[in-house]
Amino acid sequence: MRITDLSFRYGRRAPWVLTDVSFELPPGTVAEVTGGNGAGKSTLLRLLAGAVPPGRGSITGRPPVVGYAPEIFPVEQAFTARAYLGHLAAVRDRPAAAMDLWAERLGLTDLLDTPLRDLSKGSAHKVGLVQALLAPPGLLVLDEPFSGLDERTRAELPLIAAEVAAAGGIVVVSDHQHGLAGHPGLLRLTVAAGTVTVTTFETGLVEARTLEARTTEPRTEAAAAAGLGAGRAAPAGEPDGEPVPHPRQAVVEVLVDAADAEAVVGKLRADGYQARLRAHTPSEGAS
Ligand SMILES: Nc1ncnc2c1ncn2[C@@H]1O[C@H](COP(=O)(O)OP(=O)(O)OP(=O)(O)O)[C@@H](O)[C@H]1O
Repeated sequence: MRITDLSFRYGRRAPWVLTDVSFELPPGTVAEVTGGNGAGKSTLLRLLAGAVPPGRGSITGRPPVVGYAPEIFPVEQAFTARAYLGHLAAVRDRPAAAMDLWAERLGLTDLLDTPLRDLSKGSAHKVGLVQALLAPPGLLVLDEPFSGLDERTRAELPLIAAEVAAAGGIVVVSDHQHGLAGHPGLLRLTVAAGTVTVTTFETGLVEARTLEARTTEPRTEAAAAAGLGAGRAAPAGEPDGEPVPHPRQAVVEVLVDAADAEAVVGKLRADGYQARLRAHTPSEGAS
């Protein structure tokens, strides 16, 4: 996807928010958009998602399926979450099961029958995320998705971003909290004074070396398809205890803060993965 000489303002007499911005987002990119309040992050995201047309310049190569979750989900609608998401699933030619799977993954299942206007801010935000993910997106644009989310759901977002990217999609997330900071190869788009500066991070805290077991479908489906579901017998270990993966399994190495290690292992196990803590030397982190 290519952004060329893009300029935008909200009215003919309004000040320019972006001026002559050019950059590329190759397939598989995960990008975080940062910048001060009012810098133009949400505006850039609306433009990338196609929610507003460019004033000048062009955006080409946008993938056909775009999932976009604006910063504020409009709750003033006379539907339950289930009716709203079910309708969108039908419009996008997706089965209702897609809604159920994403609702489960984002911790929304128990609230699906709640009217939208009665949802808390964080839960309404989750409805916005589920609708963006209903159809596997070639471009996923999330405006401040970490804001107001509970810890469990926050932990899912970097995984979802990595899965969309591993399937060849582009992920663009505005985020004051650097929630995707660990993603290897992360692009940072810094918006300031009408320009966008692009920085690439070659490695991050989380090194996902093998992601072929992932798809853009929720983990439960992906894990089942890859034979990684809960209850699958662990392969026999070698004498030193190193697990031997089944041919349809893959090993994903995840490097995390030491303080989070046990919690991450516990979470992976709770999700049905075989996970273990292993000794780590600092030099490994640079690989
Ligand atoms: N719908 C709109 N109509 C007119 N001006 C707007 C509109 N939306 C945003 N703006 C203006 O465009 C500029 C950029 O706003 P934008 O919301 O993109 O910034 P932001 O970086 O996302 O800010 P924040 O971090 O506070 O969410 C601001 O000056 C804002 O007042």
